[in-house]
Amino acid sequence: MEKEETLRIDNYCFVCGKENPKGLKAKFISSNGKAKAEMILYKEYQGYSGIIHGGIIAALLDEACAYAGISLGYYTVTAEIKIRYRKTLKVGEKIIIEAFAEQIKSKLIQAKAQIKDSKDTIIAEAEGKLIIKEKIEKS
Ligand SMILES: CCCCCCCCCC(=O)SCCNC(=O)CCNC(=O)[C@H](O)C(C)(C)COP(=O)(O)OP(=O)(O)OC[C@H]1O[C@@H](n2cnc3c(N)ncnc32)[C@H](O)[C@@H]1OP(=O)(O)O
Repeated sequence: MEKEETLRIDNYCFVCGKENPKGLKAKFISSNGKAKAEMILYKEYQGYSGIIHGGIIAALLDEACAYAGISLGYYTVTAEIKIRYRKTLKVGEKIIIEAFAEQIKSKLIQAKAQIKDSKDTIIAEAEGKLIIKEKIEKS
């Protein structure tokens, strides 16, 4: 039988990698199935003039779900993600990204994530299905 590839962390994640010069460098804190980050996105990440690209928003929501899963002790891959874009996100606006995850079955984690602005208005929200690839070994 083919051996499953393990997931490697090398700080080059497009969303959170500290070493990736082209990445978003989001800083998530996470514990007990919850993850949170705050950041501002600038013009480099826009689609239409002055409006952040939806793909970037999707990447942030996906990452938040993954960090919520990590806080449960697992590295996962995203099998599905459904995103609802409620308001446009303006360039230069402060946002808060939050996610909550729970283990549903042996390999399945379901997560929900939201991006809000500083007035607590929901900009976008997501529901993700994450498949557990490996347990995180405590060092
Ligand atoms: C510190 C650094 C942090 C970095 C965080 C980075 C986060 C990045 C997040 C990502 O972007 S991950 C990359 C994007 N995602 C992928 O590349 C995933 C590609 N797809 C796959 O690898 C496979 O399709 C997948 C592992 C998702 C599913 O493969 P299989 O369909 O072969 O599933 P498998 O046979 O392994 O089954 C595992 C279990 O999951 C279940 N499952 C699979 N897909 C499902 C689904 N969509 N919904 C519900 N359950 C699902 C499946 O039924 C089964 O349940 P049981 O164990 O109970 O039988």
